[in-house]
Amino acid sequence: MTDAPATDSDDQFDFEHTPETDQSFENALAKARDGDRLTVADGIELMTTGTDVSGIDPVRKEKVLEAADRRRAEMVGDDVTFVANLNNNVTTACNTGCLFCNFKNTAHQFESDYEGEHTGFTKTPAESREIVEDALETGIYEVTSVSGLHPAFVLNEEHREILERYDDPYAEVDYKPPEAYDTDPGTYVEQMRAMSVGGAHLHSMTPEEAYHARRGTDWSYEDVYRELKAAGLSSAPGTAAEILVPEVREVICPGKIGTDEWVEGMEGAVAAGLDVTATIMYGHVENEAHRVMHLKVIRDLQDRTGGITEFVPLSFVHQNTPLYDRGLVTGGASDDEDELMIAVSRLFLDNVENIQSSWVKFGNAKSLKLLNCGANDFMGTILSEEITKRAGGGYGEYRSFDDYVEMVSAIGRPPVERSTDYRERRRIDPDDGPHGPMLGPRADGTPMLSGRTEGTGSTARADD
Ligand SMILES: C[S@@+](CC[C@H](N)C(=O)[O-])C[C@H]1O[C@@H](n2cnc3c(N)ncnc32)[C@H](O)[C@@H]1O
Ligand SMILES: Nc1c(NC[C@H](O)[C@H](O)[C@H](O)CO)[nH]c(=O)[nH]c1=O
Ligand SMILES: N[C@@H](Cc1ccc(O)cc1)C(=O)O
Ligand code: SF4
Repeated sequence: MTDAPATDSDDQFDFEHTPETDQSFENALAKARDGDRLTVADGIELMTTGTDVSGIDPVRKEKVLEAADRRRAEMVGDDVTFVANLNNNVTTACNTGCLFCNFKNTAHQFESDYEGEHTGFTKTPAESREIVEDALETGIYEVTSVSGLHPAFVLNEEHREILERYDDPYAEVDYKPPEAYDTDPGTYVEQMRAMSVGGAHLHSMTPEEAYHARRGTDWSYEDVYRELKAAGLSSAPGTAAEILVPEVREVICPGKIGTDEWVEGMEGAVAAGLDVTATIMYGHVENEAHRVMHLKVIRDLQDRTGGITEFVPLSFVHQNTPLYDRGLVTGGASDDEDELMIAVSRLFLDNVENIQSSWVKFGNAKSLKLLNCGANDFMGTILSEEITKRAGGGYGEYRSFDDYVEMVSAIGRPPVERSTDYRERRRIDPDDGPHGPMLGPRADGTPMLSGRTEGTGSTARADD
């Protein structure tokens, strides 16, 4: 497969699921406009702008976008929300080997006796705490943390003892003691305690990380998330979802948990009393049928739990990834595909209020356009970014409140600061600048930092 030419993905991968339906585009559009619950066939008709035509029909596409924009207005109004947050990812060490990911470094590179160079990092709990403490001074109130599955990472000391009892822990449960590494990431519980300092809302522990935090045990996801919650976790990010269809996961992330286990992890988080988000990572080998099947998994999960606060379409960043290097893809999603992904998410997910437009993945121009295609949330200030940057994306790693207010006002919509759970909101008067966060424990409206970084990929952040 590695040597296969980068041709049409359906020919190359011989997928069982293909975008073919008995539905017509016009019927699907009528249902969408009426607010009827859509079937997977309806969704495929909208996502493809009709399976009776090849390629995207521009007029039909506008009809889908317009229906989604209207639905957005009915469901959540015109407000465009965003959060003052910091990304603090703990480690890039990971042996899972997802083919779309260049965030990770294989874990042996972090071992004390490794002699080569690498560009990755691991932070101790004390280092995480210091980074969060510093960021709290800027007014942020959310810390998002997603990490590689470092072999020394365990839930707590009890977990470590269980893993150490295996005959060959590295081979059987991907565990190696911290002594083997240059830097000890501590336990997940220690990292949670470190990062939930000063009243920060800690958004961390994807289902894949929760899987790592219970590997080699018979603990339930609910119990693991309860323990993490007791240590300071407030909500869980629904990444690791990628495409929740087994035949796609087999190609792009064969080492990852399966669809059912991802769902089980999310249900465990909600059962433990945590809010969750959900994502899709699209624009690689999958087709439109897979995208809509994924939306169905998310809608069913939300029907059962009600715990999903937002849905985030993450457009695949291809440049530095194994999928691209090996010729399994020739690029990422087109503009049409990005617009339709957002719009059909809004129309299909009738039970998820917030659809996020990610400026990291799309850049300013397109992420603004997507706020008119069904999205209503505009992500966060993040202050630091490694996943997209290491994959070759160049849209920077910071948006100030002034940037946000200027961009959102430019499309005639009200800018609104929100809390992670969307329960607290503050409308911002665009004329009353300069602008800064107000909802955080140490936020008083002072601007956070200044300087646009789009296009530079730089971390330059001069103080205001
Ligand atoms: C890098 S992982 C970190 C957390 C954890 N290791 C996991 O897999 O859940 C977080 C998410 O980043 C996204 N991601 C990774 N590489 C990407 C890429 N090249 N383009 C877009 N999204 C990517 C994937 O959706 C992935 O689940
Ligand atoms: N879409 C991306 C996000 N989204 C997460 C938000 O920043 C925020 O944490 C969430 O909405 C909870 O409040 N984060 C990234 O780092 N990169 C993205 O592309
Ligand atoms: N960190 C993820 C994005 C993400 C994080 C948290 C979320 O709740 C949602 C999405 C990425 O950059 O790909
Ligand atoms: S997506 Fe997550 S699990 Fe997969 S290789 Fe990257 S860091 Fe590891």
